[in-house]
Amino acid sequence: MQANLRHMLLAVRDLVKRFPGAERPVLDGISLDVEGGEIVALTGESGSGKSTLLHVVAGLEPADIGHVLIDGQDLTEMDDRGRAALRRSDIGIVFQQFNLIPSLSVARNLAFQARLAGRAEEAQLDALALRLGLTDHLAKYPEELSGGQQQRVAIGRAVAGGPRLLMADEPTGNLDEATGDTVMDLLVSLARTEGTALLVATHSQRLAARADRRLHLSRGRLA
Ligand SMILES: Nc1ncnc2c1ncn2[C@@H]1O[C@H](COP(=O)(O)OP(=O)(O)OP(=O)(O)O)[C@@H](O)[C@H]1O
Repeated sequence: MQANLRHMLLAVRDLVKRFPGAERPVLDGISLDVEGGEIVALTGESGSGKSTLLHVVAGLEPADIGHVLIDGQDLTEMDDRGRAALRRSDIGIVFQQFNLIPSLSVARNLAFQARLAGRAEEAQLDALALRLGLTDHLAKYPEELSGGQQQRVAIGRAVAGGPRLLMADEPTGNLDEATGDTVMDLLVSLARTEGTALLVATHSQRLAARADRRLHLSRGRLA
């Protein structure tokens, strides 16, 4: 890899991904860079490959060709263990469907993720809960929360480990506009104050307008 890629928090180079039986690759030579603290929106029609790109960047899905470097470490050259360790320490992901653990309270959902990343100090989790506006909900279970509150817990889980790269896949897709705005406010504020790079896949022009930069995915390519 070239030396000038090393300072990028996320550097994606020439990614190609084809699902078995598909006529053409869903990702067909994707390259992109995201710096720390930068907010990038990823738009594109339904089925254009936004989720696939996020999954490959997170190491949840293998690429056929290409490289994904997180803070200079090439995920595509690691084994499963290495990828999982990098994901725990450096990457946070927020999904449309919140993906909370239903049998755990809000406090335990947050602590679970922080513990995985080796960062489960109570004072830190209290500060995070305050920031998320969840202080009064810590003893509740996910099913007792509204959609917006659940998504705030999901964001808390994603950032509890102190990731360098935060990715969100349609984070406001299940929320009304006003609630979606507060969720995006939270993501933006976390990225700005923590210097976290934020990559958000969305259909929402409103949400995309909040980013520093937009990338549009179409026919496997970025524009
Ligand atoms: N595991 C899989 N196996 C086979 N094909 C898949 C798989 N996952 C996604 N695809 C296909 O890849 C294409 C891109 O899907 P993807 O979910 O990445 O798109 P998207 O842009 O995130 O869509 P949406 O906006 O609707 O969420 C689609 O044609 C989809 O059917």
